[in-house]
Amino acid sequence: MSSRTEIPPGINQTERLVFYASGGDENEWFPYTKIKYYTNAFIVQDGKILLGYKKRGFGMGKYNGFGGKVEPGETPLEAATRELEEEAGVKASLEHAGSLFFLSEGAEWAFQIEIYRAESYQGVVTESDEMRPEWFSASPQSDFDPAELQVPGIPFSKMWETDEIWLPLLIAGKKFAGRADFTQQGDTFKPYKWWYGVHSNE
Ligand SMILES: COc1nc(N)nc2c1ncn2[C@H]1C[C@H](O)[C@@H](COP(=O)(O)OP(=O)(O)OP(=O)(O)O)O1
Repeated sequence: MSSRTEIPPGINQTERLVFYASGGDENEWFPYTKIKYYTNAFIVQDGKILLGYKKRGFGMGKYNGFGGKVEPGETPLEAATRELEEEAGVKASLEHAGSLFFLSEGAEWAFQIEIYRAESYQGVVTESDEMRPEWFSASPQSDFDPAELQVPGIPFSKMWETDEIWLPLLIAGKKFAGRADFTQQGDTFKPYKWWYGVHSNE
């Protein structure tokens, strides 16, 4: 049995990671044989964060950053920049914010997702076929004054459950890495086991 603080398989350890959070089942991580590469990008500006409501496909009905598959010949940064423009209509100079590894029980493929952030953008935020962009308060809920920002708090109940752990790190500009394994019943995913670390120079 692996310890709660031990870095799980699948996490790239090129930079030193310090344990941040873990939880779920005591049993082993799920096995996988192949990895698919994805991206996810967030705009954090003036105390607000831009999320998209997914209108179709994987994760439909949830709020998330803007992203998708890394296409052949693209770097993750190129893919993230392209997906942000396709899905939210804006260009941004993205910075790497973290790496996440997700797996569902019984799935052959694991998802490696490179996460990006930017504090400014060019263009007009525009709804696409895939995503409906909306601004939310990026302040911790305890400091949150909706009247001041005139936007709601982050809709964690309508997001992937483990986003609540790492999104505050992204907002704070702290680089992170993590893994979360899920069980799946039909279209419903439940976190089975998770681990998150922050880069030691943060
Ligand atoms: C816990 O699992 C996940 N959490 C979060 N926050 N985001 C996740 C999780 N698993 C997948 N994602 C992200 C990664 C991508 O940004 C999207 C999925 O990409 P999609 O299937 O929409 O990829 P596209 O290339 O856009 O697909 P199309 O072929 O439909 O254009 O979800």
